[in-house]
Amino acid sequence: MTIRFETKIWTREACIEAVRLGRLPRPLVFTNGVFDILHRGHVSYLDEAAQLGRTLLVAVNSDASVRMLGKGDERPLNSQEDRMAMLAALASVDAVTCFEESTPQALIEALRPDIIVKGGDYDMEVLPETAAVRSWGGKAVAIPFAHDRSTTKLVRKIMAAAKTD
Ligand SMILES: Nc1ncnc2c1ncn2[C@@H]1O[C@H](COP(=O)(O)OP(=O)(O)OP(=O)(O)O)[C@@H](O)[C@H]1O
Ligand SMILES: O=P(O)(O)O[C@@H]1O[C@H]([C@H](O)CO)[C@@H](O)[C@H](O)[C@@H]1O
Repeated sequence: MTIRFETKIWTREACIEAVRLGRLPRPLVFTNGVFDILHRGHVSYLDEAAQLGRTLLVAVNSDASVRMLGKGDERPLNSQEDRMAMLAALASVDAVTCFEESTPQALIEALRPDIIVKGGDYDMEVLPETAAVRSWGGKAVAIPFAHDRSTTKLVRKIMAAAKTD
C-alpha cells in the first residue's frame, strides 16, 4: 500500500524545480532544523508557520550536517529519513527536503522563499538567512518558543529515567 505522506518528501533538486514550476504555490514559507525527536513545541510552531503562507516547506539537516552542529556525539538519534517522514506526516507540512551543509543558506538562495521562519529561540536579526530573504523582498519571522519543550530536554529526561532503573 502507498504511504500517502511520502509523496511530500522531495530531493533538493526536485524541490527547487517544483518551486520554479509553481508546483509549490506562493507565498512559500520555509523553515529548517534538525527535528530530532518531534515534540509539541515543534508541531505548534509548524502549524503557525503554515498559516503565514500557502505552502510550508521544511528543510531538514542531513545526518552529516547534524554532526557538524555539535549537538552531541549521539545526535541525531533519528535518521534523516525518519525525521523527514515524521514531518511529512503532519497536516501543516506541504513538502520536506534535506540539506547537507551546516546552514540552509544556499538552499534558501536557490528557492527564494517569501517567508523564512524559526522558533523564538533565534534572533532573526542576526541570522544570515534573514539578510538573504529580505534582499528579494521577503520576510523573516520568529514564532514564540512554546510549551517549554526541546529535544535536548527530552533526551535528558530519558537519560535520568534510565539511571534510576
Ligand atoms: N518549543 C518550541 N517552540 C517553538 N519553536 C520551537 C520549539 N522547539 C524548537 N522550535 C523550533 O523548531 C525548529 C527545529 O528546532 P530543533 O529541532 O533544534 O528543536 P529542539 O527541540 O530545540 O532541538 P535541540 O534540543 O536538539 O536543539 C527551530 O526553528 C526551532 O526554533
Ligand atoms: O534545529 P535547529 O538547531 O534550530 O536548526 C539549525 O538552524 C540553524 C539556523 O537556521 C541558524 O542559521 C541552521 O544554520 C542549522 O543548519 C540548523 O538547521
